[in-house]
Amino acid sequence: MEHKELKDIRKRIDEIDKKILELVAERNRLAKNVAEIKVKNNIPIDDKEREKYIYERIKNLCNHYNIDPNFGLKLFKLLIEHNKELQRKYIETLKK
Ligand SMILES: C=C(O[C@@H]1C=C(C(=O)O)C=C[C@H]1O)C(=O)O
Repeated sequence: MEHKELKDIRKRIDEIDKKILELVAERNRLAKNVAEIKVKNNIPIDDKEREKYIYERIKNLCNHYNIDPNFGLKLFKLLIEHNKELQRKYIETLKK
């Protein structure tokens, strides 16, 4: 039996999921730009100070939006580690 209300909520969730991935894709695309600057200027991929700033900011934003900070930190650790992997892979392509 179709649940109209549930169907409508799921439609909204689907729309949000798409927007999240659009933003993740944009964040990932910027990894290439960052990698190019780092290669040109001999800057390491890993920037722990920058990551520390991001994690602190995410904790504050999670509190503002009533999101479990532990979840937020896990999410951004995934994003950051993936971003660095994208940078490493991109830099490898430059060496070929
Ligand atoms: C994108 C950068 O490179 C790395 C990835 C980061 C990220 O995904 O936000 C942050 C710091 C760096 O470890 C950067 O230096 O800004």
